[in-house]
Amino acid sequence: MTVRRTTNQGLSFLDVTTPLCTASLCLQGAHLTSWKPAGHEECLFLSPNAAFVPGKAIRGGIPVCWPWFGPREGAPSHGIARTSEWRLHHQEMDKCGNVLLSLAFYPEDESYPAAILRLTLGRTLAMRLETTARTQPCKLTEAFHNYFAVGNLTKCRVHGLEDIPFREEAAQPMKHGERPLTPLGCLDRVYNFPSCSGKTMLEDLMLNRAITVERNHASSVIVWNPGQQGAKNMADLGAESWNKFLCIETGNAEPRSISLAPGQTHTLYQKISVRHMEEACSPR
Ligand SMILES: O=P(O)(O)OC[C@H]1O[C@@H](O)[C@H](O)[C@@H](O)[C@@H]1O
Repeated sequence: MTVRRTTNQGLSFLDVTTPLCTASLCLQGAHLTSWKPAGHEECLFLSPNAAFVPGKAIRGGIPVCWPWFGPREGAPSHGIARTSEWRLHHQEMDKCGNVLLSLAFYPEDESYPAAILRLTLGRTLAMRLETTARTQPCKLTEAFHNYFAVGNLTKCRVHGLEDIPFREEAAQPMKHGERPLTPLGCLDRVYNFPSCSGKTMLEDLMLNRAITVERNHASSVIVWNPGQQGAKNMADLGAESWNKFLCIETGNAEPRSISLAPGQTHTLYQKISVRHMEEACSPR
């Protein structure tokens, strides 16, 4: 069911193999680097230039951005969780054959909140991130930073973002197809939804598949690709990879931060499913 392996550089992984899926998870960051449901190609993009070294975030898969999303002066981008070791505290197989994993991260500095991540790995992938404030109140921003593998970025459409206001973070925003969003290159958009639950669907005309992301307790969807020049400037990515992925992230980003009093818990949730295009139907 799960096999533990440690790389020469000292990172520990759990490899999952069941009739329903294969998957790999790095204990640094509780970072899923692969999920391939039976009958489908790999769903997650992993950069061929990703660094697998302790203390460095892995480029690709599903990094957990926590307890903040985005840059912060004098502190790591996207929080401390993705470069910290998590503890596997439970694993089992449910009666449907899904592997259930739960991992915990209690930062030594107790002014930070604590996190528990529960994953259900099967034909679908569900992730539940529970944050509990400890000694201090907490202003939480967070995201499941999903890197989805695509045939070609420019042959993809994203449904479920129509009419939703967004903030463009890209320095030089370019024109994309809209309604549905058809990215043509660099984009970095933070969509602010009026409600905290919903669905987004990534239609991939080249791979002939649709990936649906359902979310709950999440008011932000972040859509990111650095474009060719941006990818070239990132040592762990590279120009040739720019159109091989699209990040569609589930979270709560500014201005949708979550305020927690000590002892209070917030749960971020997403469920990812994939279908061959003929079976897919629009989320709306
Ligand atoms: O290089 P990092 O820290 O993994 O971040 C990658 C990207 O992550 C996205 O979520 C952000 O919206 C982008 O602004 C950022 O560039």
